Amino acid sequence: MDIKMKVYSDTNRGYSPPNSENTSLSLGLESTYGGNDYFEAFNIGSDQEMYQVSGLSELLYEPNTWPPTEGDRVPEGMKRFRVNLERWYEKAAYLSRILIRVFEDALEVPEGTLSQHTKHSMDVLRIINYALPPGTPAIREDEMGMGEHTDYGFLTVLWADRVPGLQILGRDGIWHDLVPEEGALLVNLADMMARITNEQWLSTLHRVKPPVVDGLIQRRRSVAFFHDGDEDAIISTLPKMIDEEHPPLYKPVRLGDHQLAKLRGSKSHVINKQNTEREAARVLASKRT
Ligand SMILES: O=C(O)CCC(=O)C(=O)O
Ligand SMILES: [Fe+2]
Repeated sequence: MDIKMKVYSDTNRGYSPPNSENTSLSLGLESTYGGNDYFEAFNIGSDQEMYQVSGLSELLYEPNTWPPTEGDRVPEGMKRFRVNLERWYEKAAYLSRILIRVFEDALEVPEGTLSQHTKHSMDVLRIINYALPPGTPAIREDEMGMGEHTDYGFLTVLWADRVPGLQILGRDGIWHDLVPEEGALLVNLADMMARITNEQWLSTLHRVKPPVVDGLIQRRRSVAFFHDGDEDAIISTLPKMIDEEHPPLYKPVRLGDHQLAKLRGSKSHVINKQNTEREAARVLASKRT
């Protein structure tokens, strides 16, 4: 915990201790049990230096902080921490850009329609540990590893331990358990894909329940790469997704504003009511516990 707290941050970089965030507030929803999420996480992300674009905000393109990786008291496994994370970041960023191209093809829109908004993308790599010690008896049914939410930008590439816990809300209104196939990554569609397609593609509503086997909490870890797009991009619905039968469901949004409103919810616990009602209504129509 010593090393972790050296890189503690209440912003979107560095270490977040257990019970410090409340993810469902980013979607305008109080948690059902009144507490915060019990995960802990460490984030790195794109900074101003990476893109050399002027005018990017310090808050959304914040420099990374790293724990010490040398010295007697540094555990052996930590020595390659930075190298490993930077390598993962690079590969996931590459994959995200391929997926954006795949999305353009699937939507039958010209190349660049989406990628024009991801030139200096606010990208974040987050390693997450669901921190209740393995073997803890599961007492409260509504305790939450990570509260109900959608991811904020274009897409998320997710690796996770093959342990239950992650749940996805289907169009049927039911929360479905999801465990990745051996060696597979999961891809979440995030808010901008719902906006761009006028909900022909929904953003993935998801949450993490305590992974419980035989009444005892199991260890679960995940690694999420968020490809969130350019701070200064204005995202609107594609004209071809709008007609008389499909009136526009969302107004254009500036990505940086959307991102900050979401982060104020999850990180600063200011409930976010900014354009969250459509997804929040889907959660409220489901059985939340
Ligand atoms: O731990 C997981 O599987 C999900 C993580 C997640 O949804 C997030 O960090 O946004
Ligand atoms: Fe998520």
